[in-house]
Formats: sequence, structure tokens, C-alpha cells
Amino acid sequence: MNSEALQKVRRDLHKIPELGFQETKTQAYLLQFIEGLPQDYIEVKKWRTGLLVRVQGTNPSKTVAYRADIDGLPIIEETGYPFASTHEGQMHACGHDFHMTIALGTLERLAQSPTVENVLFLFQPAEENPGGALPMLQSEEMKAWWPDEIFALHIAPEHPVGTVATKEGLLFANTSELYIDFKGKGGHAAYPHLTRDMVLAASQYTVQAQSIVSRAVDPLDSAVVTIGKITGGTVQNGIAETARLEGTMRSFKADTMDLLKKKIEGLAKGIEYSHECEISIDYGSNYYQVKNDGTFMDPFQRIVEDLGYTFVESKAAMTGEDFGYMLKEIPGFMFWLGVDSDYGLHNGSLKPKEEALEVGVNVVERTIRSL
Ligand SMILES: CC(=O)N[C@@H](CCC[C@H](N)C(=O)O)C(=O)O
Repeated sequence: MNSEALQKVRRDLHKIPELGFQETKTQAYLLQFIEGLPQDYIEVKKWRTGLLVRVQGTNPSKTVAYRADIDGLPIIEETGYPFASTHEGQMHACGHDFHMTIALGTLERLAQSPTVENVLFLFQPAEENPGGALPMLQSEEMKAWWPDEIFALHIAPEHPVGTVATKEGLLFANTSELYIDFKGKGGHAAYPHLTRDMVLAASQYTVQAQSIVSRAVDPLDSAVVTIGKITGGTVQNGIAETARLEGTMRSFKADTMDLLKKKIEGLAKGIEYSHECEISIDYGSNYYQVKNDGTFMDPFQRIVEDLGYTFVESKAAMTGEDFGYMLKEIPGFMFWLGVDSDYGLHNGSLKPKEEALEVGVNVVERTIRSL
């Protein structure tokens, strides 16, 4: 695909973002594209709403895998693009439209001219929620085509196009989602003394949760507690009987995540006592940290620089990625691909520069052919 064709595929995919394990239109689009490629070396398996595509090598001694995540986010798009999401309230706000397009662009090149080794393309559902990597890894389809090495990329709005960034060891944090339900006693707004107001309890919980990192975590360590969504109550002149907080926690160390959970639960006990309410906590999906195998770093840096792009040593980030589960089992690495957007990931105005698509395909193809 030339850059225009890559742009078209990205725009087609951008229009149809779907949430985790609902990626049926996306899967159909990917399948249709793959059916249009030379079929001599290709085998395809469906796995739930994802796909595994194997390109047979010419004289294989191993299988090299490349993973692209395919789900969108429940975010309202505000880009003003003429090719904006046609799915109301859903958007590719984390660049998975880019990740898929780069995988398809690379797959096309491999299908036309295979390399020595087998190559496995994983189109993985549900990266954002509830996590597709772990069940995909455990699937029979994956076990039958188990790779020896694996890598993946993520778009990086803060880096210019033509820049690739990564590091040895820890790249992304451990994560745990956080869902907290409050149950009190509702009633008339004019009679608060007869009620147990859960808007107030959830608000105080939110404020107090912000002191967990500053007062319980070693200042030389790092962690995040974010409440991203608050809901509660039903009417403006009523006292809320229930409320719900939704958030996420991040840590570089596994022990620190245990500490965050202990503090989250302790805080709940205090709020239950002071507000005479019941609180239940659900940790939802938890993702394992992304830890890069250092042996890939020097060769990868050479690949990037030989292509004329800029390699940057990155810092670890508090983002999470269920690709961490794949790297726990299979040697490999992840890297950031510069896409230069004024708005960041998970922002309704994210506008990655499409020139980065070709950079991505060049880097991924060369890496596959060199591993
Ligand atoms: C790269 C990226 O943005 N990944 C997501 C992963 C979400 C994990 C989980 N659903 C959570 O919210 O904890 C991120 O938010 O970092």
C-alpha cells in the first residue's frame, strides 16, 4: 500500500470504532482486506472478534509475531474529521486504527514477499477493556501457532513523526481498574437529616483517595490513583441513594499495587463509618506491566536508524497495556511510534499525523525481516 492507500484504510477503520469484544465490523473489514491479498502463504483463524493471520516462511526455523490491538474507547469524538466515528460515543482515541493499518500494510508486504521465518499477525480485541491479550494467549488457536518472539507498537502523540522510542526493561505500569459502589438512603432534598447522601460520600471518597499516593507511597516510588467517572443520584431536588466511582490505579511495582488496594479498602471502611453507608469495591481488569527484553534493544535501534528514523531512549510510562501478558510468556518488546498530535491519548481531539503510518510499516516490516 502506498501512503494514500494506508490513509484510506486508517480512515475506514477510524469510522467504525467498537468496544472490547464487540469488534464485529472491524473483524469483517480486516477479513475483507486480507482476502484481497495474495493467498499463497497466508492462513487465517478467527478468535472471538479478533484474528490470527500466519504468513508461511520460505524456510522457517521460528515464528515471529506482531500484535495490533483493534478496539475503540467510549469517548465522544471531537476531531471534526470528515471521516469521524459513525458510532456515537465511541472513538479510536488510543490509535488502534493506526495499529491495525500498520499491521495490514506490513501483512500486505509479507504476503507479496514472505520472509524466511513464519510471521504471525495478531489482531487482538479488547485491549482497553476488559483485556483480550490474556485469553487470546490461552486460546487453542494461539497455542497451535505459538510464536518464539513478539513485538508491538503504540502511537505516541508527544513524539514527532519519524521518531521511535523505547527502553530496556519496564516500559508500561501495572494497572488495576477500580469500580466503587456506594449505597445509602435517598430522600427529599429538603430533609437531608433523614437520608444518607451518597453524592457527598462519593465526593469525599474521591478527595481522600488523592492523598493515598502522596501519603502512603514512598516518594521515590511512583503510582497513580485516578477517578475518571462519577455517577450518582437521579434528580436535582433529591438526595442520592446510590453513587458510583470508576477509575484506575497504576504502579511500577507489584507491591505498590497491593498497597494501593489496601488503602482503597481502608478508606472505604472510614467512609462507610462516617456516612453510615455500604461500599463495595470491584477491581475489574488488572494488567501486568510491559517489560521489554533488553536483548532486542540494540538491534532494534540499528533497524530504526538504518531506515533513517530517529531512535529515542524513552522513560517508563504510567499507561497500561495487556500486551504485558504476552511479553511475560514470549520474549519481545514494545515501542512508541511518534505521531505528533496536540491532543493526547484518550482525548476526543486526538489527531495523529497519517505520515506516521508509512514509518510504522517500514519499521515493523524491517524488524520482522531482521529478527
Ligand atoms: C495505552 C493505554 O492507554 N492503555 C490503557 C489500558 C487500560 C487498562 C484498564 N482498562 C484500566 O483502565 O486500568 C490505559 O488506560 O493505560
